Amino acid sequence: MTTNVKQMMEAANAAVPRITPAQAKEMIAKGSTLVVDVRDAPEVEKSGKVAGAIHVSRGMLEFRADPETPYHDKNFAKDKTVILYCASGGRSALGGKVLKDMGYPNVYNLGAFKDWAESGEAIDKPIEPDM
Ligand SMILES: O=S(=O)([O-])[S-]
Repeated sequence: MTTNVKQMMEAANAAVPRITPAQAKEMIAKGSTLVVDVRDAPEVEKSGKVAGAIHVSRGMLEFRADPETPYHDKNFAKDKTVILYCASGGRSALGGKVLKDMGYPNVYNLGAFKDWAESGEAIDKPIEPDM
């Protein structure tokens, strides 16, 4: 069975709740939250990222999230609330669905970085060039 982007986005959006910057801020304040910027490095370097977020490009997400791979990032833990965002909410939806499929129970899509920035929320800037 094949699929396409529209179907993948529908499945992702059904599995990963969309949250507003205000809701994300509330979750972050509660603690035990991991915020992940899944954009590519040049995008992050240009705009900065959500304060305290880690940057994991969409292409590396599965590898960083899985403790069985040599690329695992210790920030990823299944007991944390994970909030992803990107430029418009597409990659963060698809990435969030993958995390859910990998057994992360609490995953949310913050959507577009621009919405966070325009809400006047805290930003880390500049960004170290990484993956
Ligand atoms: O993946 S995207 O929504 O940032 S184009």
